[in-house]
Amino acid sequence: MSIKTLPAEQRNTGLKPPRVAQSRASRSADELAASAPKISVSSLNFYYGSSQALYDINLTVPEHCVTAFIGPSGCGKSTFLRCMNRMNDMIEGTRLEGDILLDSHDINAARVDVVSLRKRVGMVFQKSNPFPKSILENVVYGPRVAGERSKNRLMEIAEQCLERAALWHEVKDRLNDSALALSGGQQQRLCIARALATDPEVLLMDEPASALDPASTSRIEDLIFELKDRYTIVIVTHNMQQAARVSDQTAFFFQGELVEAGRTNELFTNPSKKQTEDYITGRFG
Ligand SMILES: Nc1ncnc2c1ncn2[C@@H]1O[C@H](COP(=O)(O)OP(=O)(O)OP(=O)(O)O)[C@@H](O)[C@H]1O
Repeated sequence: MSIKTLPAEQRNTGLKPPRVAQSRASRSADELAASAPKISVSSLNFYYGSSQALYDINLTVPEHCVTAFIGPSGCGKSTFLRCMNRMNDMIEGTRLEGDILLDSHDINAARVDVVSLRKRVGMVFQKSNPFPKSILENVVYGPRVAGERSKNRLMEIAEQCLERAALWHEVKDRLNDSALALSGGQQQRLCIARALATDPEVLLMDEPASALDPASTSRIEDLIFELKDRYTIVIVTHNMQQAARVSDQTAFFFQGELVEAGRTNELFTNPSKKQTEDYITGRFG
């Protein structure tokens, strides 16, 4: 039997997985197992025209946990993330098979109002994208569009969401300044505050810190950790150390397939599939 055909736990490849610096308490195995399934995906196939991007994906996203998607470029992480609030509906020629349940309800059912779905399942993108408006107007944009007119209520929402996004103390004296005058890290936290203002249950984050310097990245990671008590978070990241630091569950994708998902600490220290081990030990990707 060659070393390649041995089960992962019996292989001694000489390569070490990255050190998993889970500095703060991630959810324990028992907590993870006891968490209610917030999103359940089964037999999901996804196509851009005739090109299939996702193959038979099955995954449960536990409530009030952070789930990280890792894998090499082009493996389908962002596509899958966008399936969770139907952002792919905006791309012409896409097609989906299978089920995505949010709290046991099919998000792709004909009766589902996509605007309401995206309020419940908010999104933060790789590149911060504040509107060319004031800081305040950025945060209260969602509630305003939804019909909230009370200035007091809008101020209350702004303060609460900026607090939760760990930005309030930096901007409270200049709420009417342009959002575009903020630093990159502050703009990203503003976009998180804006996403929180619609009172979502799930927050999807597509490489939220990849354009930021180490200090701003660290603030976003702290924030993700704090937010999980209130929200269910799914994050796409290229950075395995980041996945290890912030997530409770990690899912590894390769060429459109979900190779393996499990508790982060276990996936990084004792992956059950060779492809996962090769990826986390830096053999490819
Ligand atoms: N709008 C699109 N139209 C057609 N094909 C697309 C589109 N977006 C993504 N794809 C294809 O789907 C596959 C998965 O892409 P996706 O962006 O989901 O991967 P990813 O793992 O998020 O990559 P990265 O880490 O580089 O962001 C790739 O082959 C990509 O070329």
